[in-house]
Amino acid sequence: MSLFIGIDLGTSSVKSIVVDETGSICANSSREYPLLNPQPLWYEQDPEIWWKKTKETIQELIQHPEVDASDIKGIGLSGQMHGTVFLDKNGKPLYNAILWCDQRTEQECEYIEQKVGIQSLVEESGNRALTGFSAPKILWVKQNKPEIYEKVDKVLLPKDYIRYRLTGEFATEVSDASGTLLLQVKKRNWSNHLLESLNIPREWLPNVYESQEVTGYTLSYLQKEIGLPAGTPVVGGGGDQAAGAVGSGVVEGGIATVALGTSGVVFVARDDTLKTFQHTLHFFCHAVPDQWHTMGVMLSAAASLKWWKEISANQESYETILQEADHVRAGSEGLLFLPYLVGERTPHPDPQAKGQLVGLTLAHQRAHITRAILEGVGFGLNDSLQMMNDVEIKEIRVTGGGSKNKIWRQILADIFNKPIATVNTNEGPAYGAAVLAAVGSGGFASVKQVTDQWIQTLECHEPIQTHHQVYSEIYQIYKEQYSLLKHTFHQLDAFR
Ligand SMILES: Nc1ncnc2c1ncn2[C@@H]1O[C@H](COP(=O)(O)OP(=O)(O)O)[C@@H](O)[C@H]1O
Ligand SMILES: O=C(CO)[C@@H](O)[C@H](O)COP(=O)(O)O
Repeated sequence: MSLFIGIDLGTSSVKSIVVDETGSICANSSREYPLLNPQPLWYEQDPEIWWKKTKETIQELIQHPEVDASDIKGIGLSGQMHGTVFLDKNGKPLYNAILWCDQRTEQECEYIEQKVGIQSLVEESGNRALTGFSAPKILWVKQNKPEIYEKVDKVLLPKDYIRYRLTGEFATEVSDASGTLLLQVKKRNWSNHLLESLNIPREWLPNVYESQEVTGYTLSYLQKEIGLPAGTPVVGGGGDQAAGAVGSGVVEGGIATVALGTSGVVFVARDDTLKTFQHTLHFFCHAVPDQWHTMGVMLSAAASLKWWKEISANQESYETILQEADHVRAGSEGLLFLPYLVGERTPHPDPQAKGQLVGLTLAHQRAHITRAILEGVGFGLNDSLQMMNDVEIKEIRVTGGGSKNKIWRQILADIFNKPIATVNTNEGPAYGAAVLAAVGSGGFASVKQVTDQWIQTLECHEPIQTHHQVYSEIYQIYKEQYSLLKHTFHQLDAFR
Protein backbone atom coordinates (compact mmCIF):
# COMPACT_ATOMS: atom_id res chain seq x y z
CA MET A 1 0.00 0.00 0.00
CA SER A 2 1.38 3.46 -0.91
CA LEU A 3 2.15 5.74 2.02
CA PHE A 4 2.57 9.54 2.15
CA ILE A 5 4.23 11.64 4.81
CA GLY A 6 2.77 15.03 5.75
CA ILE A 7 4.83 17.39 7.90
CA ASP A 8 3.53 20.56 9.56
CA LEU A 9 6.17 22.85 11.04
CA GLY A 10 3.89 24.75 13.44
CA THR A 11 4.75 27.57 15.82
CA SER A 12 4.44 25.46 18.96
CA SER A 13 5.51 22.09 17.52
CA VAL A 14 6.26 20.04 14.43
CA LYS A 15 3.59 17.45 13.66
CA SER A 16 4.30 14.64 11.19
CA ILE A 17 1.95 11.91 10.01
CA VAL A 18 1.88 8.93 7.66
CA VAL A 19 -1.29 8.54 5.60
CA ASP A 20 -2.06 5.50 3.44
CA GLU A 21 -3.61 5.59 -0.04
CA THR A 22 -7.12 5.30 1.45
CA GLY A 23 -6.56 8.40 3.61
CA SER A 24 -6.15 6.59 6.96
CA ILE A 25 -3.51 7.93 9.32
CA CYS A 26 -1.13 5.04 10.18
CA ALA A 27 1.29 6.90 12.44
CA ASN A 28 1.92 10.30 13.92
CA SER A 29 4.67 11.99 15.85
CA SER A 30 5.28 15.48 17.19
CA ARG A 31 7.93 17.49 19.00
CA GLU A 32 7.58 20.86 20.70
CA TYR A 33 10.07 23.72 20.57
CA PRO A 34 10.29 27.12 22.25
CA LEU A 35 9.12 30.45 20.88
CA LEU A 36 11.90 32.96 21.57
CA ASN A 37 10.99 36.53 22.57
CA PRO A 38 14.39 38.25 22.92
CA GLN A 39 12.88 41.76 22.99
CA PRO A 40 9.34 43.16 23.12
CA LEU A 41 7.73 42.65 19.68
CA TRP A 42 10.45 40.21 18.52
CA TYR A 43 9.57 36.53 17.95
CA GLU A 44 12.15 34.07 16.67
CA GLN A 45 12.98 30.37 16.39
CA ASP A 46 16.18 28.50 15.63
CA PRO A 47 15.97 26.74 12.20
CA GLU A 48 18.47 24.09 13.35
CA ILE A 49 16.06 23.13 16.15
CA TRP A 50 13.22 22.87 13.64
CA TRP A 51 15.32 20.48 11.57
CA LYS A 52 16.49 18.39 14.55
CA LYS A 53 12.91 17.99 15.83
CA THR A 54 11.53 17.29 12.35
CA LYS A 55 14.10 14.54 11.83
CA GLU A 56 13.11 13.00 15.17
CA THR A 57 9.46 12.88 14.08
CA ILE A 58 10.32 11.29 10.72
CA GLN A 59 12.49 8.68 12.42
CA GLU A 60 9.68 7.88 14.86
CA LEU A 61 7.21 7.50 11.99
CA ILE A 62 9.53 5.16 10.14
CA GLN A 63 10.04 3.00 13.23
CA HIS A 64 6.27 2.67 13.72
CA PRO A 65 5.13 -0.98 13.32
CA GLU A 66 2.48 -0.03 10.74
CA VAL A 67 4.94 1.80 8.50
CA ASP A 68 7.06 -0.02 5.92
CA ALA A 69 9.54 2.65 4.76
CA SER A 70 9.76 1.12 1.28
CA ASP A 71 6.04 1.99 0.78
CA ILE A 72 6.64 5.73 1.27
CA LYS A 73 5.87 7.30 -2.11
CA GLY A 74 6.05 11.00 -1.29
CA ILE A 75 6.42 13.75 1.28
CA GLY A 76 4.46 16.99 1.57
CA LEU A 77 5.52 19.97 3.67
CA SER A 78 3.45 22.57 5.43
CA GLY A 79 4.40 25.17 8.02
CA GLN A 80 3.97 28.46 9.77
CA MET A 81 4.01 31.17 7.10
CA HIS A 82 6.04 34.37 6.55
CA GLY A 83 8.98 33.33 8.80
CA THR A 84 12.26 34.38 7.23
CA VAL A 85 15.37 32.19 7.26
CA PHE A 86 18.61 33.82 6.05
CA LEU A 87 21.25 31.39 4.71
CA ASP A 88 24.89 32.00 3.79
CA LYS A 89 26.54 30.57 0.66
CA ASN A 90 27.12 27.25 2.45
CA GLY A 91 23.42 26.95 3.30
CA LYS A 92 23.98 27.73 7.00
CA PRO A 93 21.45 29.92 8.88
CA LEU A 94 22.94 33.33 9.63
CA TYR A 95 20.36 34.39 12.21
CA ASN A 96 17.31 33.00 14.00
CA ALA A 97 14.23 32.81 11.79
CA ILE A 98 12.12 35.95 12.26
CA LEU A 99 8.56 34.70 12.63
CA TRP A 100 5.07 35.57 11.36
CA CYS A 101 4.08 37.10 14.73
CA ASP A 102 7.21 39.28 14.95
CA GLN A 103 6.32 42.97 14.95
CA ARG A 104 9.67 44.73 14.57
CA THR A 105 9.17 45.92 10.98
CA GLU A 106 6.68 48.77 11.29
CA GLN A 107 9.10 51.29 9.73
CA GLU A 108 10.00 48.93 6.88
CA CYS A 109 6.29 48.47 6.07
CA GLU A 110 5.86 52.24 5.85
CA TYR A 111 8.93 52.43 3.61
CA ILE A 112 7.61 49.71 1.27
CA GLU A 113 4.23 51.42 0.88
CA GLN A 114 5.91 54.74 0.15
CA LYS A 115 8.49 53.31 -2.25
CA VAL A 116 6.14 51.08 -4.26
CA GLY A 117 2.93 53.05 -3.74
CA ILE A 118 -0.07 51.43 -2.04
CA GLN A 119 -2.08 51.00 -5.23
CA SER A 120 0.80 49.45 -7.13
CA LEU A 121 1.66 47.17 -4.17
CA VAL A 122 -1.92 45.92 -3.92
CA GLU A 123 -2.21 45.52 -7.69
CA GLU A 124 1.00 43.49 -7.85
CA SER A 125 1.02 41.50 -4.58
CA GLY A 126 -2.69 41.54 -3.64
CA ASN A 127 -1.78 42.82 -0.17
CA ARG A 128 -0.83 45.81 1.96
CA ALA A 129 2.55 45.70 3.75
CA LEU A 130 1.96 44.03 7.12
CA THR A 131 4.64 43.56 9.78
CA GLY A 132 4.54 39.74 9.74
CA PHE A 133 5.30 39.43 6.01
CA SER A 134 8.78 38.46 4.76
CA ALA A 135 9.82 41.41 2.55
CA PRO A 136 9.87 43.95 5.41
CA LYS A 137 12.01 41.52 7.44
CA ILE A 138 14.60 41.38 4.66
CA LEU A 139 14.73 45.19 4.69
CA TRP A 140 14.98 45.18 8.51
CA VAL A 141 18.06 42.96 8.37
CA LYS A 142 19.58 45.22 5.71
CA GLN A 143 19.06 48.26 7.93
CA ASN A 144 19.81 46.76 11.35
CA LYS A 145 22.15 43.81 10.81
CA PRO A 146 24.37 44.83 7.87
CA GLU A 147 27.01 42.28 8.89
CA ILE A 148 24.43 39.53 8.31
CA TYR A 149 22.89 41.11 5.24
CA GLU A 150 26.19 41.13 3.36
CA LYS A 151 26.56 37.36 3.85
CA VAL A 152 23.01 36.44 2.70
CA ASP A 153 22.89 34.04 -0.23
CA LYS A 154 19.33 32.65 0.07
CA VAL A 155 16.15 33.60 1.92
CA LEU A 156 13.70 30.79 2.69
CA LEU A 157 10.33 30.30 4.36
CA PRO A 158 10.23 27.92 7.38
CA LYS A 159 8.97 24.74 5.69
CA ASP A 160 11.25 25.44 2.71
CA TYR A 161 14.26 25.31 5.03
CA ILE A 162 13.12 21.78 5.99
CA ARG A 163 12.80 21.01 2.26
CA TYR A 164 16.36 22.23 1.74
CA ARG A 165 17.64 19.92 4.51
CA LEU A 166 15.62 16.99 3.11
CA THR A 167 16.52 17.44 -0.57
CA GLY A 168 19.30 20.01 -0.94
CA GLU A 169 16.95 22.02 -3.20
CA PHE A 170 15.95 25.67 -2.81
CA ALA A 171 12.25 25.70 -3.68
CA THR A 172 8.94 27.09 -2.51
CA GLU A 173 5.32 26.95 -3.69
CA VAL A 174 2.66 29.51 -4.47
CA SER A 175 0.61 29.56 -1.25
CA ASP A 176 3.49 30.25 1.15
CA ALA A 177 5.29 32.50 -1.35
CA SER A 178 2.14 34.70 -1.35
CA GLY A 179 2.97 35.72 2.23
CA THR A 180 6.35 37.20 1.32
CA LEU A 181 4.80 40.30 -0.36
CA LEU A 182 7.12 39.56 -3.29
CA LEU A 183 4.80 37.32 -5.33
CA GLN A 184 2.57 38.45 -8.15
CA VAL A 185 -0.34 36.58 -6.62
CA LYS A 186 -2.60 36.68 -9.71
CA LYS A 187 0.19 35.29 -11.95
CA ARG A 188 1.60 32.92 -9.29
CA ASN A 189 5.27 33.93 -9.77
CA TRP A 190 7.81 36.33 -8.26
CA SER A 191 7.23 39.98 -9.07
CA ASN A 192 10.23 41.53 -10.83
CA HIS A 193 8.66 44.93 -10.23
CA LEU A 194 8.58 44.47 -6.44
CA LEU A 195 12.02 42.84 -6.28
CA GLU A 196 13.55 45.69 -8.29
CA SER A 197 11.70 48.42 -6.37
CA LEU A 198 12.89 47.01 -3.03
CA ASN A 199 16.33 46.11 -4.33
CA ILE A 200 16.04 42.46 -3.27
CA PRO A 201 18.12 40.12 -5.48
CA ARG A 202 16.02 37.53 -7.38
CA GLU A 203 18.81 34.96 -6.84
CA TRP A 204 18.12 35.01 -3.10
CA LEU A 205 14.66 33.53 -3.66
CA PRO A 206 13.94 29.88 -4.43
CA ASN A 207 12.04 28.77 -7.53
CA VAL A 208 8.25 28.76 -7.15
CA TYR A 209 6.23 25.60 -7.85
CA GLU A 210 2.54 24.72 -7.68
CA SER A 211 1.80 22.99 -4.38
CA GLN A 212 1.41 19.45 -5.73
CA GLU A 213 4.51 19.57 -7.97
CA VAL A 214 7.63 17.56 -7.07
CA THR A 215 10.39 19.96 -6.00
CA GLY A 216 13.19 17.47 -5.27
CA TYR A 217 14.11 14.05 -3.85
CA THR A 218 15.37 13.09 -0.38
CA LEU A 219 19.15 12.92 0.07
CA SER A 220 20.87 9.60 0.64
CA TYR A 221 22.51 10.50 4.00
CA LEU A 222 19.02 10.55 5.54
CA GLN A 223 18.59 6.85 4.77
CA LYS A 224 21.51 6.06 7.08
CA GLU A 225 20.69 8.66 9.67
CA ILE A 226 16.92 8.24 10.12
CA GLY A 227 15.90 5.42 7.75
CA LEU A 228 14.14 7.67 5.21
CA PRO A 229 14.52 6.03 1.78
CA ALA A 230 16.79 8.04 -0.56
CA GLY A 231 15.12 9.52 -3.63
CA THR A 232 11.64 9.93 -2.09
CA PRO A 233 9.84 12.79 -3.94
CA VAL A 234 9.08 15.93 -1.91
CA VAL A 235 6.20 18.03 -3.27
CA GLY A 236 5.71 21.78 -2.84
CA GLY A 237 3.14 21.49 -0.04
CA GLY A 238 1.60 24.67 1.35
CA GLY A 239 1.65 27.43 3.93
CA ASP A 240 -0.10 26.06 7.02
CA GLN A 241 -3.37 27.87 6.31
CA ALA A 242 -3.67 26.71 2.69
CA ALA A 243 -2.49 23.19 3.57
CA GLY A 244 -4.90 23.17 6.54
CA ALA A 245 -7.71 24.10 4.16
CA VAL A 246 -6.74 21.24 1.80
CA GLY A 247 -6.57 18.92 4.84
CA SER A 248 -10.15 19.92 5.69
CA GLY A 249 -11.38 19.43 2.12
CA VAL A 250 -11.72 23.18 1.49
CA VAL A 251 -10.72 23.10 -2.17
CA GLU A 252 -13.52 24.98 -3.92
CA GLY A 253 -14.81 28.52 -3.83
CA GLY A 254 -17.10 29.66 -1.01
CA ILE A 255 -16.07 27.08 1.61
CA ALA A 256 -14.23 28.46 4.62
CA THR A 257 -11.97 27.23 7.38
CA VAL A 258 -11.58 28.79 10.76
CA ALA A 259 -8.25 27.81 12.31
CA LEU A 260 -7.73 27.95 16.07
CA GLY A 261 -3.95 27.49 16.13
CA THR A 262 -1.45 29.77 17.85
CA SER A 263 -2.91 32.31 15.42
CA GLY A 264 -6.59 32.51 14.50
CA VAL A 265 -7.52 32.52 10.85
CA VAL A 266 -10.62 32.83 8.72
CA PHE A 267 -9.82 31.43 5.26
CA VAL A 268 -12.22 31.48 2.31
CA ALA A 269 -11.32 29.61 -0.89
CA ARG A 270 -12.08 31.45 -4.15
CA ASP A 271 -12.21 30.35 -7.77
CA ASP A 272 -11.60 33.93 -8.93
CA THR A 273 -8.99 36.60 -8.33
CA LEU A 274 -9.85 39.54 -6.13
CA LYS A 275 -12.38 42.15 -7.23
CA THR A 276 -12.70 44.20 -4.06
CA PHE A 277 -9.66 44.82 -1.92
CA GLN A 278 -10.20 44.85 1.85
CA HIS A 279 -7.47 46.65 3.72
CA THR A 280 -6.16 44.05 6.20
CA LEU A 281 -7.49 40.87 4.62
CA HIS A 282 -4.83 38.84 2.83
CA PHE A 283 -5.24 37.74 -0.78
CA PHE A 284 -3.07 34.70 -1.46
CA CYS A 285 -2.78 31.75 -3.86
CA HIS A 286 -4.47 28.57 -2.64
CA ALA A 287 -2.48 25.32 -2.65
CA VAL A 288 -4.78 24.16 -5.47
CA PRO A 289 -4.09 25.12 -9.11
CA ASP A 290 -6.21 28.06 -10.37
CA GLN A 291 -7.55 28.84 -6.91
CA TRP A 292 -6.89 31.69 -4.48
CA HIS A 293 -8.11 32.62 -1.05
CA THR A 294 -8.85 35.58 1.18
CA MET A 295 -7.81 35.35 4.77
CA GLY A 296 -8.05 37.37 7.98
CA VAL A 297 -5.39 36.62 10.60
CA MET A 298 -5.43 37.37 14.31
CA LEU A 299 -2.10 36.85 16.00
CA SER A 300 -3.11 35.36 19.33
CA ALA A 301 -6.01 32.88 19.20
CA ALA A 302 -5.31 29.55 20.95
CA ALA A 303 -2.12 31.29 22.11
CA SER A 304 -4.35 33.45 24.36
CA LEU A 305 -5.83 30.33 25.94
CA LYS A 306 -2.37 28.75 26.28
CA TRP A 307 -1.07 31.88 28.02
CA TRP A 308 -4.02 31.87 30.44
CA LYS A 309 -3.73 28.15 31.19
CA GLU A 310 0.01 28.49 31.86
CA ILE A 311 -0.43 31.29 34.36
CA SER A 312 -3.61 30.12 36.07
CA ALA A 313 -3.97 26.35 35.74
CA ASN A 314 -0.75 24.88 34.42
CA GLN A 315 -1.27 21.46 36.03
CA GLU A 316 -4.75 21.03 34.58
CA SER A 317 -5.82 19.84 31.15
CA TYR A 318 -7.49 22.03 28.52
CA GLU A 319 -10.58 19.82 28.88
CA THR A 320 -10.82 20.60 32.61
CA ILE A 321 -10.55 24.36 32.32
CA LEU A 322 -12.87 24.55 29.31
CA GLN A 323 -15.42 22.33 31.05
CA GLU A 324 -15.32 24.76 33.98
CA ALA A 325 -15.94 27.66 31.55
CA ASP A 326 -18.95 25.83 30.11
CA HIS A 327 -20.76 26.41 33.42
CA VAL A 328 -20.55 30.19 32.92
CA ARG A 329 -23.39 31.83 30.96
CA ALA A 330 -22.80 33.10 27.39
CA GLY A 331 -21.33 36.59 27.78
CA SER A 332 -19.15 35.64 30.78
CA GLU A 333 -21.34 37.69 33.12
CA GLY A 334 -20.21 40.99 31.67
CA LEU A 335 -16.53 40.20 31.17
CA LEU A 336 -14.94 40.96 27.80
CA PHE A 337 -11.47 39.93 26.57
CA LEU A 338 -9.52 41.71 23.81
CA PRO A 339 -7.13 39.13 22.34
CA TYR A 340 -4.33 41.45 21.18
CA LEU A 341 -1.61 39.84 23.31
CA VAL A 342 1.12 40.16 20.66
CA GLY A 343 -0.34 43.13 18.81
CA GLU A 344 -2.81 42.44 15.99
CA ARG A 345 -2.97 42.03 12.22
CA THR A 346 -6.66 41.73 11.09
CA PRO A 347 -8.59 43.98 11.43
CA HIS A 348 -6.22 46.28 13.39
CA PRO A 349 -2.71 46.11 11.94
CA ASP A 350 -1.11 47.48 15.10
CA PRO A 351 2.01 46.01 16.76
CA GLN A 352 1.25 48.01 19.90
CA ALA A 353 -2.31 46.73 20.42
CA LYS A 354 -2.57 44.84 23.72
CA GLY A 355 -4.72 42.34 25.55
CA GLN A 356 -7.42 43.60 27.88
CA LEU A 357 -10.03 42.28 30.29
CA VAL A 358 -12.88 44.76 30.38
CA GLY A 359 -15.56 44.59 33.06
CA LEU A 360 -13.80 42.64 35.86
CA THR A 361 -15.63 42.47 39.19
CA LEU A 362 -15.19 40.51 42.42
CA ALA A 363 -17.83 38.10 41.15
CA HIS A 364 -15.55 36.84 38.37
CA GLN A 365 -13.65 33.61 38.94
CA ARG A 366 -11.09 31.77 36.82
CA ALA A 367 -13.87 30.13 34.78
CA HIS A 368 -15.28 33.52 33.76
CA ILE A 369 -11.89 34.64 32.50
CA THR A 370 -11.42 31.39 30.58
CA ARG A 371 -14.81 31.81 28.94
CA ALA A 372 -14.17 35.49 28.18
CA ILE A 373 -10.95 34.42 26.38
CA LEU A 374 -12.80 31.83 24.25
CA GLU A 375 -15.43 34.45 23.40
CA GLY A 376 -12.92 37.27 22.78
CA VAL A 377 -11.07 35.10 20.26
CA GLY A 378 -14.43 34.31 18.65
CA PHE A 379 -15.23 38.05 18.35
CA GLY A 380 -11.80 38.66 16.81
CA LEU A 381 -12.46 35.94 14.21
CA ASN A 382 -15.91 37.39 13.59
CA ASP A 383 -14.22 40.69 12.63
CA SER A 384 -12.53 38.87 9.71
CA LEU A 385 -15.63 36.93 8.75
CA GLN A 386 -17.66 40.14 8.55
CA MET A 387 -15.10 41.59 6.13
CA MET A 388 -15.54 38.70 3.67
CA ASN A 389 -18.90 39.86 2.45
CA ASP A 390 -18.01 39.71 -1.25
CA VAL A 391 -18.17 35.89 -1.27
CA GLU A 392 -21.11 33.71 -0.29
CA ILE A 393 -19.79 31.47 2.50
CA LYS A 394 -21.58 28.16 2.12
CA GLU A 395 -19.92 26.24 4.92
CA ILE A 396 -17.33 26.70 7.71
CA ARG A 397 -14.98 23.93 8.89
CA VAL A 398 -12.78 24.30 12.00
CA THR A 399 -9.16 23.23 12.32
CA GLY A 400 -6.21 23.76 14.67
CA GLY A 401 -5.42 22.73 18.26
CA GLY A 402 -8.23 24.82 19.81
CA SER A 403 -10.85 23.16 17.60
CA LYS A 404 -10.36 19.88 19.49
CA ASN A 405 -12.70 21.32 22.09
CA LYS A 406 -16.44 21.20 21.43
CA ILE A 407 -17.23 24.02 23.89
CA TRP A 408 -15.07 26.45 21.90
CA ARG A 409 -16.54 25.18 18.60
CA GLN A 410 -20.07 25.84 19.90
CA ILE A 411 -19.09 29.36 21.04
CA LEU A 412 -17.83 30.08 17.49
CA ALA A 413 -21.09 28.81 15.95
CA ASP A 414 -23.07 30.99 18.37
CA ILE A 415 -21.01 34.14 17.69
CA PHE A 416 -20.95 33.69 13.88
CA ASN A 417 -24.59 32.50 13.79
CA LYS A 418 -23.46 29.86 11.30
CA PRO A 419 -23.09 26.08 11.53
CA ILE A 420 -19.53 24.96 12.22
CA ALA A 421 -18.43 21.54 10.98
CA THR A 422 -15.57 19.27 11.98
CA VAL A 423 -13.95 16.83 9.58
CA ASN A 424 -12.78 13.26 10.03
CA THR A 425 -9.14 14.31 10.38
CA ASN A 426 -7.93 16.83 12.92
CA GLU A 427 -4.37 16.99 11.60
CA GLY A 428 -5.26 19.93 9.26
CA PRO A 429 -2.01 21.19 7.69
CA ALA A 430 -0.06 17.90 8.01
CA TYR A 431 -2.97 16.02 6.44
CA GLY A 432 -3.23 18.62 3.65
CA ALA A 433 0.49 18.21 3.00
CA ALA A 434 -0.03 14.43 2.72
CA VAL A 435 -2.92 15.02 0.27
CA LEU A 436 -0.62 17.17 -1.89
CA ALA A 437 2.06 14.44 -1.75
CA ALA A 438 -0.51 11.89 -2.89
CA VAL A 439 -1.41 14.06 -5.88
CA GLY A 440 2.18 14.86 -6.83
CA SER A 441 3.68 11.43 -6.35
CA GLY A 442 0.90 8.91 -5.83
CA GLY A 443 -0.93 8.80 -9.12
CA PHE A 444 -4.07 10.71 -8.03
CA ALA A 445 -5.45 13.03 -10.71
CA SER A 446 -6.27 16.12 -8.64
CA VAL A 447 -6.43 17.52 -5.14
CA LYS A 448 -10.22 17.35 -5.30
CA GLN A 449 -10.15 13.68 -6.26
CA VAL A 450 -8.14 12.91 -3.10
CA THR A 451 -10.11 15.15 -0.75
CA ASP A 452 -13.43 13.74 -2.06
CA GLN A 453 -12.19 10.23 -1.27
CA TRP A 454 -10.45 10.91 2.02
CA ILE A 455 -12.29 13.71 3.82
CA GLN A 456 -15.81 13.81 5.22
CA THR A 457 -17.51 16.31 7.51
CA LEU A 458 -18.54 14.86 10.86
CA GLU A 459 -20.10 16.73 13.75
CA CYS A 460 -21.86 20.02 13.01
CA HIS A 461 -22.56 22.63 15.71
CA GLU A 462 -25.73 24.60 14.97
CA PRO A 463 -25.93 28.10 16.48
CA ILE A 464 -28.00 28.38 19.66
CA GLN A 465 -30.19 31.44 19.04
CA THR A 466 -30.45 32.60 22.67
CA HIS A 467 -26.63 32.66 22.87
CA HIS A 468 -26.35 34.39 19.51
CA GLN A 469 -28.66 37.20 20.72
CA VAL A 470 -26.34 37.81 23.68
CA TYR A 471 -23.21 37.63 21.53
CA SER A 472 -24.53 39.97 18.84
CA GLU A 473 -25.07 42.66 21.52
CA ILE A 474 -21.68 42.10 23.15
CA TYR A 475 -19.93 42.05 19.74
CA GLN A 476 -21.07 45.66 19.21
CA ILE A 477 -19.38 46.58 22.51
CA TYR A 478 -16.27 44.55 21.55
CA LYS A 479 -15.96 46.38 18.21
CA GLU A 480 -15.76 49.75 19.97
CA GLN A 481 -12.99 48.76 22.39
CA TYR A 482 -9.94 48.91 20.14
CA SER A 483 -10.46 52.52 19.08
CA LEU A 484 -11.34 53.52 22.66
CA LEU A 485 -8.15 51.94 24.00
CA LYS A 486 -5.72 52.45 21.14
CA HIS A 487 -4.18 55.58 22.61
CA THR A 488 -3.75 53.88 26.01
CA PHE A 489 -2.10 50.84 24.37
CA HIS A 490 0.40 53.10 22.62
CA GLN A 491 1.09 55.12 25.80
CA LEU A 492 1.69 51.94 27.81
CA ASP A 493 4.23 50.77 25.27
CA ALA A 494 6.77 53.16 26.76
CA PHE A 495 6.76 51.16 30.01
CA ARG A 496 7.46 47.72 28.55
N1 LIG B 1 -7.66 20.10 23.92
C1 LIG B 1 -7.51 21.38 23.61
N2 LIG B 1 -8.51 22.25 23.79
C2 LIG B 1 -8.37 23.56 23.48
N3 LIG B 1 -7.24 24.09 22.98
C3 LIG B 1 -6.20 23.27 22.79
C4 LIG B 1 -6.27 21.87 23.10
N4 LIG B 1 -5.08 21.32 22.78
C5 LIG B 1 -4.31 22.32 22.30
N5 LIG B 1 -4.98 23.49 22.31
C6 LIG B 1 -4.52 24.81 21.86
O1 LIG B 1 -4.02 24.64 20.55
C7 LIG B 1 -2.83 25.41 20.37
C8 LIG B 1 -1.92 24.67 19.41
O2 LIG B 1 -2.61 24.52 18.19
P1 LIG B 1 -1.85 24.11 16.86
O3 LIG B 1 -2.88 24.12 15.77
O4 LIG B 1 -1.13 22.85 17.09
O5 LIG B 1 -0.88 25.35 16.75
P2 LIG B 1 0.42 25.64 15.89
O6 LIG B 1 0.18 25.06 14.52
O7 LIG B 1 0.47 27.11 15.92
O8 LIG B 1 1.60 25.01 16.55
C9 LIG B 1 -2.22 25.59 21.75
O9 LIG B 1 -1.77 26.92 21.85
C10 LIG B 1 -3.38 25.35 22.70
O10 LIG B 1 -3.82 26.57 23.26
O1 LIG C 1 0.69 34.36 9.87
C1 LIG C 1 -0.06 33.43 9.66
C2 LIG C 1 -0.86 33.33 8.40
O2 LIG C 1 -0.80 34.50 7.64
C3 LIG C 1 -0.16 32.36 10.69
O3 LIG C 1 -1.28 31.60 10.53
C4 LIG C 1 1.06 31.50 10.66
O4 LIG C 1 1.05 30.78 9.45
C5 LIG C 1 1.20 30.63 11.89
O5 LIG C 1 0.20 29.74 12.06
P1 LIG C 1 -0.04 28.75 13.31
O6 LIG C 1 1.27 28.40 13.90
O7 LIG C 1 -0.97 29.44 14.23
O8 LIG C 1 -0.70 27.56 12.67
